[in-house]
Amino acid sequence: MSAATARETRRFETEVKQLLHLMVHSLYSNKEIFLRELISNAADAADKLRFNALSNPELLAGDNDVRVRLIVDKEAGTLTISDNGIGMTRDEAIANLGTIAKSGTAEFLSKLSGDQKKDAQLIGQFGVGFYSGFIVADRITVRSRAAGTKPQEAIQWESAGDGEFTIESINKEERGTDVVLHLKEGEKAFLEPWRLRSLVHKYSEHIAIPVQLPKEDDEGKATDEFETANKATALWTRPKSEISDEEYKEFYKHIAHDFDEPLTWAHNRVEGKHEYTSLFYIPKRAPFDLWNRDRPRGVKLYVKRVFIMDDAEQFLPVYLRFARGVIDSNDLPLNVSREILQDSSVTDALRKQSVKRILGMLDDLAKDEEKYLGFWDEFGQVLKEGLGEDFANREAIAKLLRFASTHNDDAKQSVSLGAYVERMKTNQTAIYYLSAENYSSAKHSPHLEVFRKKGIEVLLLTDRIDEWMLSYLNDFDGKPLVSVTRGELDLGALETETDKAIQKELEQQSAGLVERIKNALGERVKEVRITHRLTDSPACVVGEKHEMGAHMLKLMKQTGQDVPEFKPIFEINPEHALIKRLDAEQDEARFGELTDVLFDQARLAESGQLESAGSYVAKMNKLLLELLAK
Ligand SMILES: Nc1ncnc2c1ncn2[C@@H]1O[C@H](COP(=O)(O)OP(=O)(O)OP(=O)(O)O)[C@@H](O)[C@H]1O
Repeated sequence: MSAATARETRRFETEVKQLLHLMVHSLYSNKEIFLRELISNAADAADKLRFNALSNPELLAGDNDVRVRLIVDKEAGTLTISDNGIGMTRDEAIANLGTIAKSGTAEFLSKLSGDQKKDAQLIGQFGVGFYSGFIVADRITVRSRAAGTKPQEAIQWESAGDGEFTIESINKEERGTDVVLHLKEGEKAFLEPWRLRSLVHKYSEHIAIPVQLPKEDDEGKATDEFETANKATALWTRPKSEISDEEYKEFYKHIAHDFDEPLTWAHNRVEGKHEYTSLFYIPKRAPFDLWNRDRPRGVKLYVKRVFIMDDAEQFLPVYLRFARGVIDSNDLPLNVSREILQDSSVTDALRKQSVKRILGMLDDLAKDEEKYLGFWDEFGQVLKEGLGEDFANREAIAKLLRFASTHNDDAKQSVSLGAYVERMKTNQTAIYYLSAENYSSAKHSPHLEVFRKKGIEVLLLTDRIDEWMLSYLNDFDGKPLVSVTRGELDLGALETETDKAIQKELEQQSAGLVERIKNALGERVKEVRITHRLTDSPACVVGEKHEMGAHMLKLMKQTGQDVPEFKPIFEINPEHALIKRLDAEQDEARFGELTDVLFDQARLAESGQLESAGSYVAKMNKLLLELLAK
């Protein structure tokens, strides 16, 4: 026996073992989805064959009608999902059915809790697939012959899902793949044709390939003939008015291999300069590898109903990588490749319209606040990337943003810029925001004091991407976005003449104190001045108007970048008891120490860290001791 025909036993990759275990245990209450998954794989294999046959018609070898068949053997207790699609070679079977190609899988699996309910949700983020067969089968045999190879080059893969699989060469007359499920004792109901028929209706009605079951004779016995059990018209080719929500949802699960329903979808047929149909979906939950910017993404591309490729990323920008769906173009050539797509004016036009369509769909979704906030929690941070990536749609994206805000006084990001603008005070001209490391430091920032006093809303920005995003978002609806921690606070017309007069007077009265503090802090500050923003705190630090905030600098430092030294402006509140006490201090050494402590505290409140926490603690302790000694 040659090496190629020998039966070989191999171990699964550790990740496969874990995934298998998880799948079997957590999806048990939804076990019938295995059929959708295996039929989806068979349909994909048929699509791939049809596509490859465009350039190499010999692959079809006269057998042009691709289909999937469900074959039951009650005696053997097997259900076979048989396709005449592209098939797999030995190497492909080993790679596809023995390893998981998604990067980050190990990390994802390590997050699982062991709680089956929770994990069943998480598996939806991963995508269900071939291994779901093991939910109902205690052994799976895959027989496959790749299109264009000889019958004796076929292979048989077999596993009991326990950590090992065997692979050997066999003879297979027909091209394509048979997945034979040896059903577990309790799962024999899947051998009933009526049950299979109803599952095909439920799950696979509108995939583009016929799913066939044996015809039954008058006595209900299976014959050798097959009949098609589903409609087998690609869903997107049917008129919208005839498609039910249920059908849209099932189709999504089929294309996305998702276990959850989609959040929303948009189906459009476009005629005119470009003729195409698009059907886009927004998933309910983010996939586990959403942050891997290299993960496969994009839509399934069809040209005149013929499948061309999965993950056609040319039609969607990276920041819309969460959208799934189908584009079926009448304008592109059938032999279109990724390279041609790259430079095609049709791609450009379709991409532009697709982006508009998806942003429009999100805008519609936003009318249902609860649903939209669900979307925002999962994908909001990705959408923010769009402000930098897609200048043309900046406004549409800005409308979709949601923030935490002093108006709601909770950490939930639920306030839109539109809602903020509507609530703006009569004389308010700017949209105020504060960016900080987390919600708690934002909420307690002394910079908010004057805004609270005057009842002016401030947006609280705490996502890592926010500072970057703000460099692309200068205004909204004609109102500038203004940081409350940078530059001289100018509340414009929100301040009354009396406010201004009081400020002026305070400035004059405190000139001496400001000078003393400046001397005490020396090079550590850029400037010392009287504050306009504090009511309850003694002091705070601020940055220059166009300078990066302390928070941004900290983030840059964490990523190992060279950052300019941040020399803050120190603002004091002369009406605060501590500042009054400081002003009265005659002993210059002690004045210096007190100033240091106030300055360090202000920095702490700003960025949560100090250059020398040790020296701050030592000074604090000294003060405490003095206090206690009195
Ligand atoms: N019937 C089939 N014919 C040909 N190849 C198949 C068939 N079933 C599975 N495969 C191959 O095995 C691979 C793994 O299948 P599996 O269902 O586990 O994952 P997937 O479909 O790639 O991903 P996911 O289900 O997570 O979206 C497929 O990508 C495909 O290459």
